[in-house]
Amino acid sequence: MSPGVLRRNRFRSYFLWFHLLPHSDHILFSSNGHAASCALHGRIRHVLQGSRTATSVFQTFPCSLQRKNISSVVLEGEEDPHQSSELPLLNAMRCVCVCVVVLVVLGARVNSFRFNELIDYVNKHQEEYVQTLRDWVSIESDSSDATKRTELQRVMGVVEEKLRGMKGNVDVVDVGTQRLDDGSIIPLPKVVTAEFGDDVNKHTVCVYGHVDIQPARREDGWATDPYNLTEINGNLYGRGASDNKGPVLAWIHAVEAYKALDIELPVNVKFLIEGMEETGSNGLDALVEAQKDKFFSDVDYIIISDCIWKSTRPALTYGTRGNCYFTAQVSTNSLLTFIYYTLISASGQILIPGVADAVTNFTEEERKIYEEVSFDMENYKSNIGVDRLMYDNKVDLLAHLWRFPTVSIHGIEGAFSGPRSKTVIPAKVTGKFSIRQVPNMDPAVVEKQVTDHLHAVFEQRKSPNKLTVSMIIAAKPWLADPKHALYEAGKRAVKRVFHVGPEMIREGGTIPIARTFQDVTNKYIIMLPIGGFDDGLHSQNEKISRYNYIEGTKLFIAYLQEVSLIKDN
Ligand SMILES: CC(C)C[C@H](NC(=O)CN)C(=O)O
Repeated sequence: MSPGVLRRNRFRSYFLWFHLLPHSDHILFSSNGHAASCALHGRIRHVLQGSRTATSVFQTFPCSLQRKNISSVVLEGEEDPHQSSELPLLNAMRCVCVCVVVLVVLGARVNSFRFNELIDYVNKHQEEYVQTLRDWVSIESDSSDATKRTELQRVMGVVEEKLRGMKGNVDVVDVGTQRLDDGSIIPLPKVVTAEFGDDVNKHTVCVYGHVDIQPARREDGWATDPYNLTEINGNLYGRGASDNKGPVLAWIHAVEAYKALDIELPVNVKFLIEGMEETGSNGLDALVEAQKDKFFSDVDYIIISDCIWKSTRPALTYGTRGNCYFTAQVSTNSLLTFIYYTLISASGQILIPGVADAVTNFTEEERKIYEEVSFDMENYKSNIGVDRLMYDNKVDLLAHLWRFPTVSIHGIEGAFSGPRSKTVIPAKVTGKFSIRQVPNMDPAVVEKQVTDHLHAVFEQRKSPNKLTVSMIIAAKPWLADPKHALYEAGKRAVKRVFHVGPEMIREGGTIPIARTFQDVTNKYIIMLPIGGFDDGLHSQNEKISRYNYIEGTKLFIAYLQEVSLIKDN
């Protein structure tokens, strides 16, 4: 290799180095000879002997340097004998280039140099973070239970107060009312928005989350009081701990850490926190539509952390299924049982004509992607408390969780369900079931297929009773391009905090507003989960681990920095 080529390689490697090691406190360069040494934190010193080039130093050390929180890197060495005849002009040019690079790095990444301070701050405040989660979990903000509406309003007030305390530009948005089954009308919980920073030279992200919860009763099998956050073996048990109060708080704490340390936020951050997600985000579609040219006008990206990893490895989520939720009202229990039997076969095949027609073929390429996911079937079985699964291999199971529709029977309302035997005859019973939606399925079409099917099978019974079918939730599926810069930023942030790359996963559940965000605002969305695979969302003993909650906060801190580095298209 001629000295000229070698020199060019070195300069290219400097750029590589800056990219790989953007979070040191100082990066200093002296000469760039063949022998080079790195001084790490002034404590560890590694000297490369012989004919190693600067390039090989860069390639050897990036990860270990990052892990050791380097405060300085010094490259020094002897001059290459071949270079002694170089023209002074070339040397001067080299110096200028190095200075320019150093100045650019120091200037553009000044915030990132304080990453370690932010991390220390989070570590020092973790007890406070757990206590705040405890306070939030203690509020029974069940959006499905109208009798709990004041609690729901209360939790929204707590969110508002927290964001105001951080000096955000906070707004409380009225999203109207809700008509209950008995015809009465109650107010929907107000949506809280907040804005931190309005620098037009920065990207703007909008963090979406919810603080309503699924119902939970101790007698349903909880080992602890669901509304008293209880720590056992590093896990914080309580309803909403993972879905979604913990992740919402982790985002708030991430922003709060920047502000407390007086570190400029690398991007403008907006929050949109709602209280009706668990019943289909009532009122939120209209808010997004009304705000698309206002609140959302300067938003570049929307971030949702309302999902979980698939294993112990961190993940980025690039798809969720939608949900069509139905009620079927009849006057006797047996009619409802009959209807339920006509929805799905024992082997999981949907029996409603046409429903699965729009589903795309499961390709070999997809199959290979699913094979890569580190999902443990045994763990999964023990988590959900079963001995056998409907699919006995990982790929088919994941495919049926992520990319095929499924029917779920949720319950029967009105039938006698109390203890002891009674032969009471109910005036009406309402069956509740839902069909998860996957790409290409259209809820309007599904609504017709389900309604037609139910009326046709009901007709066969020649019953004098009446059947009423209603679709009460129509949430479309959402699918992102996992190669988008937003995901690349996510991969870098995960690596920085967890020292391992994320796996790319989809979610079997539904985030009703995700598709609306995409269709109405045209903004790009990422789902960045921090919940563990075994958090037990919607189930008994829901939890988030202290590790995921605290390291998740750090992930969000890192992610804001990584998003700031995304180049405009
Ligand atoms: C439409 C459903 C009620 C939404 C619900 N989503 C979540 O719980 C996400 N936190 C679901 O059952 O998937």
